[in-house]
Amino acid sequence: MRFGIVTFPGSNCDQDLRYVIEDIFEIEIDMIWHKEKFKNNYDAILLPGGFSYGDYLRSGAIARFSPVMDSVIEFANNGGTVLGICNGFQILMEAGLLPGAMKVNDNLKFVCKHVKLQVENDRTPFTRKLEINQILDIPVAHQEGNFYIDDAGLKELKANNQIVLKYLDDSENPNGSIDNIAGICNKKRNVFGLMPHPERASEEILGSSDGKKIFESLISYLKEGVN
Ligand SMILES: NC(=O)CC[C@H](N)C(=O)O
Repeated sequence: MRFGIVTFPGSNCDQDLRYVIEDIFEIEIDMIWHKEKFKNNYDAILLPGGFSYGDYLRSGAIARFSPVMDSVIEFANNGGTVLGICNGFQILMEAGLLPGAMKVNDNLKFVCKHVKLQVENDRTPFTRKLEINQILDIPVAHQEGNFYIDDAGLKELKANNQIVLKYLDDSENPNGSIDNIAGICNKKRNVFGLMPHPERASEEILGSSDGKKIFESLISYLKEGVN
């Protein structure tokens, strides 16, 4: 099994993600520089958190045009599993692989803290080792994490069961996201983006290992091939 982790100028969680995938799960990885294109020979492509292009214009709006994104889009369209964490999620939305957009947090501040999440859909490649309504403790760290989608889009997300993770309640919602949405998938379920950082909660020494279950889900899906 081999994963690709894409690094953009300004990514800052790529090495944390590499550590979890390579050192904890012992899965081979390639670090893919954003100027490269890749062939469809990966089991999963991961887009890490960070401040690609300094978050100029809007988070992810410039990274979306990096050459590697042609390969990411092709990979996703061919059914490849793609995980976007925080800035990675922002880039996936800008690239049109996930619906919606991010606004600046409603308190206009960068927020960095542990939050409680609730699993809304456990039938995805990224959550199959979790249970519906399970509560997770995973940190967030962002300034543009206020997920927005119009009424029609929200209805569609709900109708297709694309809301995968929610902040547990309004008091756990760190940014003002509509409907407390913390993570969504595409209709086909092979692309998943979330604002919390599972790679920062993959060992007990970090205060929580709940994030590890996201990677365990993905790896088990790739081995077993069913949701
Ligand atoms: N850790 C991250 O990926 C968050 C950074 C992100 N660009 C922001 O909204 O602030």
